[in-house]
Amino acid sequence: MAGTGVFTEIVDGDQVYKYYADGEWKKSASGKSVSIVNPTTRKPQYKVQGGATRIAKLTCVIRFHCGSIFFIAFFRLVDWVFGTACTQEEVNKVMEAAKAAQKLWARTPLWKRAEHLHKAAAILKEHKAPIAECLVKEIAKPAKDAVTEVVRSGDLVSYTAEEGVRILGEGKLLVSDSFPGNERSKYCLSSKVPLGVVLAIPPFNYPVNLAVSKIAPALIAGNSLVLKPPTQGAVAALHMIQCFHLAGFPKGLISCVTGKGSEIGDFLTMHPGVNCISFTGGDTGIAISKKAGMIPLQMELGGKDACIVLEDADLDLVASNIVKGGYSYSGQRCTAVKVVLVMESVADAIVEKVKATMAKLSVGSPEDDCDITPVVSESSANFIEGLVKDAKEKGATFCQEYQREGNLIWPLLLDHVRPDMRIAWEEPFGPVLPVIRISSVEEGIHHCNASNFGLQGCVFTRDINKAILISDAMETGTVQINSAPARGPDHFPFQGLKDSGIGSQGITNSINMMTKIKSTVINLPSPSYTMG
Ligand SMILES: NC(=O)c1ccc[n+]([C@@H]2O[C@H](COP(=O)([O-])OP(=O)(O)OC[C@H]3O[C@@H](n4cnc5c(N)ncnc54)[C@H](O)[C@@H]3O)[C@@H](O)[C@H]2O)c1
Repeated sequence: MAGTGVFTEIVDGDQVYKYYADGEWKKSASGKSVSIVNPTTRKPQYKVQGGATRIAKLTCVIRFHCGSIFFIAFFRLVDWVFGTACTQEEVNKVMEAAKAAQKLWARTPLWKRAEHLHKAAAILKEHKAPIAECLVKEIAKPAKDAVTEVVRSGDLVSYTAEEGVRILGEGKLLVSDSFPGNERSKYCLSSKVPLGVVLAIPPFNYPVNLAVSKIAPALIAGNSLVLKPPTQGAVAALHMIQCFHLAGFPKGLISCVTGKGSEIGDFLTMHPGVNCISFTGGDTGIAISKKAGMIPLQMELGGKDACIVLEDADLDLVASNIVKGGYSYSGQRCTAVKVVLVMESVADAIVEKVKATMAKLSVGSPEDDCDITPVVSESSANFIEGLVKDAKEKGATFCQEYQREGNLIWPLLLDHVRPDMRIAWEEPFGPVLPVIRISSVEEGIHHCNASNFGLQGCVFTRDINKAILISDAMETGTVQINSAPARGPDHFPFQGLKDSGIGSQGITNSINMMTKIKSTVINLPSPSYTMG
């Protein structure tokens, strides 16, 4: 059970989950806590340590805009007098510890770093049940999927350890005489070295998996890691961090600070101690990338993944992929199918088949492992409802009746959607899927490319040549042929174009992204060509 057994030390007597710093579980001196509301019951489920106060936020904003020591000192004094903002100090301490621990960690042999990660992966998998329980209660993830997320995370950590040993164990040797005018008198040795302190910010929908996909590459590459989990999902993430703690990583190397992103986010992302930010989430990532300093950024943001269906497609395959791709975890996946662009001649058949498959989806609680569970928050449900109402007013055809109870929204397919409807472009992050009927493939590609997002897309056809041409024309980070978009397997490259992100994820790319190249040049007194 969550917060018991090996997890007892992560929660205090008042049932507030602690934050993790310097190898210990601590209570924030702010005395504040943030409630995590169970999306199903809509009642507070857990509490985590609170974030910075307004004054801390203001200090941070002033620090960014004015850079004035005077103002910082003034607001710190106000904080101290009124005893309000200590989280800022706690974050500062976390950053200092992370910096110190990283220096030693970078000198720890690669095989030993890998050993630690393998150990953490095994502990994580051993404790999948209590972590999955948190996912069910915090983000209403169906019970089986919650377990899968934890197991997949353990596998990702192990794979990253192995991949890191392989790719970081190799460097490059260059000789100078390939560039005009040079003799072979210089040898350049280059290898990959860590960046320093990596700040990881995952979203609510995969708070464990999208945290370890940042933590493991950072650590294997010799960085230290500060995690800021999403509020919904924070308790699952804290349990996951305890698994890393139990694996015996050095003190200060890994930290986890909680609090509302809107409150402590700026202070963290603009902190001078951070050398790299790996963020997954929505538009917040665009704002962060504008504010962050000159440090490497990995941004995995929203998507409006299009599913283009041609006349010759296997319609049963299309229907099952649309339902799986559009409605799994109630559509709250970055790679969910978010708009269907179907050729008019097969549109009626597809809509009928999708409706028939949707009718089999169970709707209810995550504990009962239902297919469709409540969306993460009331505000999220209200946003989805806004898109549905807009589509109704503008004449979309409702294939089912719109139903909502609290945060639970019944799966809905909207046919005859037109480009003037918000649902044609916006990411609902809920179980509502628009169908746009197209009269040519070009029209489908045009709609896909007119989106400000460019995460993934998919195309269904039996003609592989056409599929390749369409894939080349779609401005998205990945195109799936004859399958719904998906992140994974986790070693595949994963990236978004345009507002969907910068940089590329996937195990190998993440390890590389969290390193920089270091060269040493050996200058010989005379050119050296051949032996003998
Ligand atoms: N491309 C991908 O790989 C991928 C994967 C999963 C989810 N997503 C996207 O994530 C979104 C849903 O997740 P969400 O609602 O948790 O996203 P979000 O942007 O609201 O939050 C993401 C994270 O940012 C934190 N945060 C909020 N304000 C912050 C600030 N000012 N500074 C720093 N951090 C801050 C949040 O606490 C959370 O941890 C969707 O748009 C979805 O498409 C993308």
